Amino acid sequence: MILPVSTVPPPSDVGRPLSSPLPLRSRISVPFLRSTNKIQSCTCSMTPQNWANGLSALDSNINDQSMPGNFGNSAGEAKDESDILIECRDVHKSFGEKTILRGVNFKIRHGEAVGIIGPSGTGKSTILKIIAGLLAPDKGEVLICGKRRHGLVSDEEISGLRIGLVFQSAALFDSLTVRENVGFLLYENSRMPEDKIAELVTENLAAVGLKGVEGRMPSELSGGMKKRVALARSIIFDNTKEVIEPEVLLYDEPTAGLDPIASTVVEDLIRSVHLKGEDALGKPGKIASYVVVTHQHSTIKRAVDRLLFLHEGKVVWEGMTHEFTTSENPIVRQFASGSLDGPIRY
Ligand SMILES: Nc1ncnc2c1ncn2[C@@H]1O[C@H](COP(=O)(O)OP(=O)(O)OP(=O)(O)O)[C@@H](O)[C@H]1O
Repeated sequence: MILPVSTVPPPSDVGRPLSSPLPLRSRISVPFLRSTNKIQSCTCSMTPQNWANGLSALDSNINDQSMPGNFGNSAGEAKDESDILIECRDVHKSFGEKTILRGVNFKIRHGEAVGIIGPSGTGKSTILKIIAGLLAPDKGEVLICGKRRHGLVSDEEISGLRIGLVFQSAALFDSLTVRENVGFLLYENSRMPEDKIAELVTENLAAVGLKGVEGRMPSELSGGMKKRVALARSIIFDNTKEVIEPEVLLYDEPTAGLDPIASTVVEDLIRSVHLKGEDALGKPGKIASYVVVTHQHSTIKRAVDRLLFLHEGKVVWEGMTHEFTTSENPIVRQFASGSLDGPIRY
């Protein structure tokens, strides 16, 4: 079956009053933010890298570069390209007169946990939206499993990989219950019976540590719970399908606004739903890789292995998380120390 696009409603749809008494399937018709296109086999079939090894798992892929546009390998190292799930090539984006992205280049490989950091307003969320197909680049291209994305989320030519975007705000429908929010994609786009969807919702809520909240409204949840509900919504999938495509999840500031302990819970959940290819219930996970935009040090340390530093529209540094604080790159040093002196001007 061809599913259009994702579970996660865009911010403009959040809180839209849905007063009709019709069942959920017929009540809602909105765009989604998960690309779930026609199933073909994706060539990206590398074994996921060993999450348990944490920072050391990707040590061989260190880059601390001052020249933008030449990332991905250590000097002279020929690297296998078959595990690249997402590639941004020379991506440019302006809003009106304002140029935000000026040639962004990076690759996300199968099994990677990548963080995107950088000063506010530098285009981190914009690049996630471009990867998710919510925005089109003005110039350059996004390749999904080696195939160029030509259009936006409804692009049927991209296949074999689902891309989910989890919004900073959690972006739950205020007028739907937790069950309806989490099962949204399945109620709308699958042929699964409603009781099976409800079971799956309960399972996925349990996977993010939530029990007995299915009937609650979003307004009855704390900020951390909302983020966990959004996480459950992003990992649920129709397990009756013969072929389940792997998924890359894009998290936009998943821990923003949370207290340190709630942040730790979310950071560990982000890891655990991907860890060793299994979810928290021990079932095979389908999250191939994930990308996290964040400003929080704890999230950088706990939830990602490799970092991309975006500044003035380009990736100006990339390296392993543990290199971030020891990098000699002046931009990184200033950002890591929070100093007002340095190349970053506010
Ligand atoms: N749809 C839009 N229309 C006009 N301007 C936009 C749009 N989306 C983003 N911008 C502008 O583009 C710039 C980059 O926004 P973006 O949200 O990508 O930055 P960011 O790096 O994620 O910032 P922060 O760290 O503060 O969340 C900002 O100046 C923002 O106002």
